[in-house]
Order: sequence, then C-alpha cells, then structure tokens
Amino acid sequence: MIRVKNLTKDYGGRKGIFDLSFEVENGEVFGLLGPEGAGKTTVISQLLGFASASRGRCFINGKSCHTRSAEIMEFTGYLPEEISLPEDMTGLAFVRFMAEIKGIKSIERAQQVAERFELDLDERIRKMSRRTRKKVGIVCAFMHDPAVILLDEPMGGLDALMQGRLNDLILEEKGKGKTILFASHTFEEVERICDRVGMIKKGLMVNVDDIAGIRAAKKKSYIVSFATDEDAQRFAREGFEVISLSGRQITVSLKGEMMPLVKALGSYQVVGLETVAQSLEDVFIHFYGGDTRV
Ligand SMILES: Nc1ncnc2c1ncn2[C@@H]1O[C@H](COP(=O)(O)OP(=O)(O)OP(=O)(O)O)[C@@H](O)[C@H]1O
Repeated sequence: MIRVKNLTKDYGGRKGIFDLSFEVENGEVFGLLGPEGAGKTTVISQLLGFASASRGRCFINGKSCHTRSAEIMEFTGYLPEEISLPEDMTGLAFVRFMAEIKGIKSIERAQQVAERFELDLDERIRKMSRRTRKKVGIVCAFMHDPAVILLDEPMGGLDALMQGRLNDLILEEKGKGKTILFASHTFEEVERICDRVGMIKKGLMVNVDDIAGIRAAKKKSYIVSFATDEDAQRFAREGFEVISLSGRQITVSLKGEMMPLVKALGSYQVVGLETVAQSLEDVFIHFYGGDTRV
C-alpha cells in the first residue's frame, strides 16, 4: 500500500508538488493524471526516496520512503519514463546485472517478460531503438515479481500491440493484489486500466475519484431539431442548459437521465433528436477549468 500525506517538494518558482495526499490500496491501479510538468515524476521520485521532501511524508507498505528506500526497492518495481542504459552491454548482460543488484537468483521471470514483449535480450543496447529500450525497462521493472509497481508514462514509446500486452500484464499483477501507480498525461490510458484517478495540475491534486464517479459526472449533449424556429426559441426558456441555438436547432447539455428532456419535449413538434456523449477528456478539462497547460 502507498500512503502519501501532505507531501511537498518545492523547487522554487512555484514548481514542484504541493501538499499532496492520496493512498493506493493493494490490488488497485491508481492513475496519476496530469499534463507535462504537472509533478508526476516528482511524486514517483519521492516514493523511491531519490530526493528529500520539503514537507510531508510518504510510505510504501508502512515504510518511510525517505528513510527506508533500500528496503522499499526490494519489493518495488519502477519503470522510468526514459530509461538510460549502458550502451556496451547486451540486454541479457544488463538484466543479469540488475538481478545481481536486486539479489534475484533466477532470471527466469525476466526471460518470460522479455518473451512476452518479443524482446531479443541478446541484442546490444547500443543497437536498440527507443522502443526496444523501453521493453528492457519493462523487464527490469517486473523481473523480481514486485509487490508495488511504479510506472511513469509506461505506454510512451510502445506501439499499440505492445501497449495492449503491457495493459494485460498490469491487470494480471493487479489481480495478484499488487499495488500499482500509473502516471500518465493521457486520459484514455488511465481510463482503460485504472480503478481511481488523481488529477494533478501545477503540483496540486485537483481531484481524486474512481473512474465510475468520473463517468457519472459526465454530461451528455442533445441536439434537438424542432418544426419551427419559434418552437426552438420557446424551448430555450424551459430551463435546460442551452449550449447553442440556431434556427430550429438547439443543443442542450444534461447530466444523468434524459427523461426530464423527453418529458419537456412532449409538448413540442420534434423532427430530430441526436445524442452527443461528452468525452472523459471533456471531464478532465472541466477539472482543469479549461486549462491543460502547466
Ligand atoms: N530537480 C528539479 N529542479 C527544479 N525544478 C524541477 C526539478 N524537477 C522537476 N522540476 C520542475 O517541477 C515541475 C514538475 O516536474 P515533473 O517532472 O515532476 O512533472 P511531470 O508531471 O512528471 O511531467 P513530465 O511528464 O514532463 O515528466 C516542472 O515544472 C519541472 O520543470
């Protein structure tokens, strides 16, 4: 389990993370969602004990990330956004080297993960593409069967097929009760795999909710075409949230059931009704107040 309590890392100039609190349960995939520079990597570096905090605390499985990071690394897997690897080794030599550091006797699991991602471990790292290097990172993150997994933009650089395989692997690990933090700037990735999402903006947590809750907060738009312009104008005064009115056509926005709309339309001559679902991206923008810049 991950517990972050009032965590602040102030780099100065209003950069960093400020007073963040959230928890990730065992058997949960928690999405940390935010645009570039929002503070996701800073959170992960705090969890790994790479840097001291300005204020606040964080714990993994009850151990302080700032004082017991060596112990935490024994049961934590980490996939960085960009992995830097020694150019002169083969993938296999690097995996063996990492196994030694982590105190793993067998690299069988590493080989299984490599196979799953169609990674040739005999290739020299120097010759590996960015995509292949990312796969080496995946192998190293999962090779010691970690109880806690920290993933920083894990899908970045992978093609759709490999993204699907990573998705499956993460879900399998979640099924085994692992605690997983998934940092991403892409709503669709987070929606596909996470149970709950913390939205982070300029280092502040602006919203934490489960995916179902975010979905329930979604609004739908309805484009209604009336027989006459007068009908459309009259309907605009019914009290629904009107997005646009143009001639006989009106677009209204509604949260939840559409029954109130259907009832209100009963006394009008309606010639067309179309539904436009709001995307989760729109909900995301709502929490960001229309501003996805950092
Ligand atoms: N060591 C540092 N010193 C000063 N500022 C830093 C440092 N590390 C990060 N920052 C700044 O802190 C903010 C948060 O950076 P961070 O890398 O955590 O964001 P992120 O959400 O992971 O974005 P990205 O996806 O681009 O990595 C950014 O404005 C960044 O420039």
